[in-house]
This record gives sequence, C-alpha cells and structure tokens, in this order.
Amino acid sequence: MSKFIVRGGNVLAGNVKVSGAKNSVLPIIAASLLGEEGVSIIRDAPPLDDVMTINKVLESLGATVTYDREVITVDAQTIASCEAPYEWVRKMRASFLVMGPLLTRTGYTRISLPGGCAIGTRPIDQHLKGFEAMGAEINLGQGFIEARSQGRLRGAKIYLDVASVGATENIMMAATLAEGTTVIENAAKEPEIVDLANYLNGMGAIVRGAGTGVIRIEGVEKLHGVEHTVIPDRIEAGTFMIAAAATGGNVFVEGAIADHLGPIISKLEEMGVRVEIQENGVRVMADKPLKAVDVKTLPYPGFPTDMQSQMMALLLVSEGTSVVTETVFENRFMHVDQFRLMNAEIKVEGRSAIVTGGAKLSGAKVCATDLRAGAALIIAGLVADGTTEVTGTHHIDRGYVHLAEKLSGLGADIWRITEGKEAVAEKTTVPAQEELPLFKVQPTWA
Ligand SMILES: CC(=O)N[C@H]1[C@@H](OP(=O)(O)OP(=O)(O)OC[C@H]2O[C@@H](n3ccc(=O)[nH]c3=O)[C@H](O)[C@@H]2O)O[C@H](CO)[C@@H](O)[C@@H]1O
Ligand SMILES: C=C(OP(=O)(O)O)C(=O)O
Repeated sequence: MSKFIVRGGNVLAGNVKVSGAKNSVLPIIAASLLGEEGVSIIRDAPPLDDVMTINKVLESLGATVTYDREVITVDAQTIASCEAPYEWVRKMRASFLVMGPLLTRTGYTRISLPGGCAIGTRPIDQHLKGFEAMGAEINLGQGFIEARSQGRLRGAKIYLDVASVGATENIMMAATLAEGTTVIENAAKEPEIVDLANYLNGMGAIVRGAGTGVIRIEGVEKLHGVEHTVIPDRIEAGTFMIAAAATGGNVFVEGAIADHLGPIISKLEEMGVRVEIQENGVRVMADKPLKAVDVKTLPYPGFPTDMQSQMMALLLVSEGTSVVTETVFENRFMHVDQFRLMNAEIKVEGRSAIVTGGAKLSGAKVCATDLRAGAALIIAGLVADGTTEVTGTHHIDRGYVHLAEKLSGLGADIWRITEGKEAVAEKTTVPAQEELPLFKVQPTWA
C-alpha cells in the first residue's frame, strides 16, 4: 500500500523536465514486433509501469526486450507465440496494440479481450472493423479475440466511425505489411500517431499523411529494426503547466512542445496565465487571480480528455463558474466525488460538470480513480489547506515518472509513503525474463 502525502500552500518555481510520452512509446514498442530483421532501439522510453507491462507482453511473445536507463532494445526477429495472455492484457488496454503487428506478420493472433475500465466502456469495434476490411476473419469467445488471414492482409479503404487513437494505430501497423494500399479515413491526428508513423517509416514502412484525417499506407514485404527517440509527453507537460498555474508559480517545463499543447496554452492564456514559448520548452507564470473558462474535451487538436481532470482542479481555484464538458469518454468524472471530499462545489449534469470557482480547498484523504484523476488530486492538494493523502498510486505510476520528486524539485511539499516507510518507487529495470520456448512462428501462408 502506497500513498502520496501533499501539504498545500507552496508556490511552484524552477525547471522541470518532461519524460518521453507514454502514449507514443506503447504503440512504438508494439510496432517493434514488425521488425523481422535487426534490433530496434527506442530512446527516451519513460520508466513507467505501462512500459514494463508492454515489455512483458512482447517477452511473452518471444521477443527479447531490454530496458536500461530509458533505452529499450527489442529483438523481435524470432516470435515464439501469437497469443497475448490475459495476465498482461488485463493490466493495460494498450496491450491490444500487439494485434495489428502480429496479425500482419504471422497471419494469426489470439489476444485476451481488454476489459472495460473506469473511464468508459472503451470498445474495440473500430480496430476489428479495420482488420476485417483487410481480409481478416475475427472470432470472439472465452474472453479472447482471434484473428486470422489467408495469406497477407489486403490493403483497404477504412472509414473510422470515431477518430480512435488506438484503432488508427492498430490498423496503421497492420497495413504496413499488407498487400497494396490502405487508406484510413477519419483517422486520429494526435502527435503520438505521427511519432508512430515516423517509427514505422524508419523500419522501412511507407506511411503518409499521419497527423491529418487521412492516412495512406503502401504495404511492403518486410520491416527491420530502427533507432528512434520518443517525443516528450504532452500530457505530463500539461500537468506541470497546470500545477504551476494553480499555485501562482513560475515554472519552465523543459522539453514541452508548444505545438502539441495548443488547447492547453490557449485555455491558460484565457484564464490570465502568462505562457512564454521557448525553443526547448514552455514557461508558465501565474501572478494574478485566474478567470473561469469553459472547457470541452475533443480529439486532437481539441482539448485532450487526458487533461480534463487536472484542468478541473485549476478551475476550482479560479474566479467564477466554469462548465467542463467531456465528450470522449462517457465516465470520466469520477474525480468529482474526490474533489468534493476536499470541499469543492461541482454539479454534474450528463456530460458536463459545473464547477464553482474560488473554492477554499481543504486537505483530505482521497483516492485516485484513474491515472489523470490522481494527478488532478495532487494538484488540488498543492493548493489546499492542510494535508492531502492520495491513495490509488498504481494508477499514477502507469503514466507519471517520479512525480513526487519532480514536484518536490519545484518546491512542492510532497512525498510518498510505501508500506509505512518514506520511499519513492524506482522502476528502472524489467523483471527477469522467464524461460520461453524458442521456436519461430511462420506466417500461416509460408
Ligand atoms: C495508450 C493511449 O494512447 N491511450 C490514449 C488513447 O486511448 P484509446 O486509443 O483507447 O482511445 P480512443 O481514441 O480509441 O477512444 C476514443 C473514443 O472512441 C471510442 N472507441 C474507440 C475504439 C473503438 O474501436 N470504438 C470506439 O467506440 C472510445 O470508447 C472512446 O469513447 O486515446 C485516448 C483519447 O485521446 C486517451 O485518453 C488515452 O490516453
Ligand atoms: C486514459 C489514459 O491512458 P490509457 O489509454 O492507457 O488507459 C491516459 O493516459 O490518461
């Protein structure tokens, strides 16, 4: 049992460095399964629990994965299994991203169904629709999804009913080794999609249009390992920017790419925060009372759902009433009840939350109901009177590297207690690899 203890009242100041993006590195590691020749080297890979989990998935498939000081190497020349086990897939939805690479490389895959999770039901129909359009046969049963193709997948035109990040990535990866051209319409445009496309192109794929609503992929026969540096995490950057603004601070967020943070910068400026864009990062300065603003989450380049709860924490201490509308996930207001424990006044009406600003937040015992809710509660703790204890730290460890140390470096009074001791989890190594059978899976059509 572990928890963060935050004593509110300190103004954040100084410099904080952003780690590599969780939502880039996870699909990139999955894409490494496409490398039939050579080894991939992935730099700026953050030491997150999610990264360790996907590495375990790859190891369970027979790839050799090493992790050392934010550098991952993946040797996927030999694949021993096409089945991603429940043990790992249940821990993290992004494990499902191995389906596209495995299916296109070997013609068969069986993956445990990723469960629904706290923030919404999160169906995978668009991923499956894409694979089917490319000629795969899909079977569901006993908690697994099985996909097989007779011969190589075939390029197809696929219109996504929702601009799903995961479906765009999975289909894009599957299309790299398909026969002919695949066109994904209404594709997601997130910077992480562009990072993945760059990685795939480095492996020898031909992907064009990533970052726009139409992505075109020409299938090739074979891909190889490549060296790649992951982009900085825009959500982590945004979290520090909001923490700085909430405390009336002056913080330089090193590595933040302003182009990826458009809606966050705009909203902060509307509220009266000064944001200075520099070559290697973004400075946030808040030296006067902040104004309430309305926020609506949307797919990129709209306001990210992954920043909604942190933004709500900031709106709680701004002047006036704000309306926060969540359009991406149907159940992403669970932090509201936790904020209420801290004396917040928030009314939820359907997909909108009406936030009464000017709250005198008071420290309380609260629980992180998901990853970003955890960060938001810590931000609220930074400005609350007294002490806040945040449990549910396993959610936070999925997506933030050394959060307590980074905030302490900015002057926050925050520490972590693990099993009664003052400690901070260090996660820099992948647990020892279990013995795996080393036979090579051949494509079903070979
Ligand atoms: C590892 C990763 O990159 N995670 C991010 C990714 O999640 P993820 O890729 O799971 O999110 P999606 O973009 O797929 O989901 C967006 C919406 O589409 C719906 N949907 C999705 C797929 C599908 O087949 N059918 C369907 O209806 C979902 O239920 C949701 O309402 O994008 C989300 C939206 O920006 C972020 O919050 C997550 O942090
Ligand atoms: C929802 C998130 O991630 P995931 O899709 O990995 O659950 C997130 O990063 O906030």
